[in-house]
Amino acid sequence: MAGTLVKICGISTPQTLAAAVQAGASHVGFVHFPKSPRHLSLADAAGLRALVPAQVKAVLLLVNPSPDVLADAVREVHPDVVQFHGSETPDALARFRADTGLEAWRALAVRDAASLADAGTFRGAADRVLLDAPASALPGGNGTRFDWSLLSGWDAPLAWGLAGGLTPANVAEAIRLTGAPLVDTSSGLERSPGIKDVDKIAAFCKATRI
Ligand SMILES: O=C(O)c1ccccc1N[C@@H]1O[C@H](COP(=O)(O)O)[C@@H](O)[C@H]1O
Repeated sequence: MAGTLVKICGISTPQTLAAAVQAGASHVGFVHFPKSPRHLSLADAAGLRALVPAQVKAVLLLVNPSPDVLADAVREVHPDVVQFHGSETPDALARFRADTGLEAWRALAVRDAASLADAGTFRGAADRVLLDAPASALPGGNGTRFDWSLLSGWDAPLAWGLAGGLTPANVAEAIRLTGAPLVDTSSGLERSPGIKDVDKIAAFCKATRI
């Protein structure tokens, strides 16, 4: 769909960052979660963040950060958006937004139709919910998708995005079926865990322009 926003997550090098920007990504994501193959220290995330041009938003992904980690991350990396990918509460997100003025996104695991009802609890607290497959080895970034047909007729209570198992081969179908205003991908663009492939980044962004 024209105007679909595209987030490329798990960027770890200047080359793959440049590829995402060149391909027209609206958002690039940096992961600060030590168990992930995409984990970056805050210093490394800050170094890459400094290379993000103004027209692209920098997203920092955290999982249930302690108050200290969250404060350090915001101070060092200066993200435009923090993507909370754990079990953070609506209250915690609302506090974060009030304290920092930054955008707060919250990942939501979609298991069944009832899961979607949780999105409403983030209205007024988060700027966007990211609908993702349920956690397996990691809380996200597992390359698995949920049943997109669950979104048929869903009346989104706030801005949202689709994540989980998106690849250059399936993203156009995902957009057609769900009408997602933003698509978010990570492991589907890798050539090995944690290493993005510049050709897959380009192919993914191209495939979103349907
Ligand atoms: O990418 C990770 O390593 C990661 C770790 C912990 C939480 C979330 C993570 N990634 C996010 O998960 C979704 C789906 O990723 P994928 O496309 O299925 O690999 C996406 O929002 C990633 O940013």
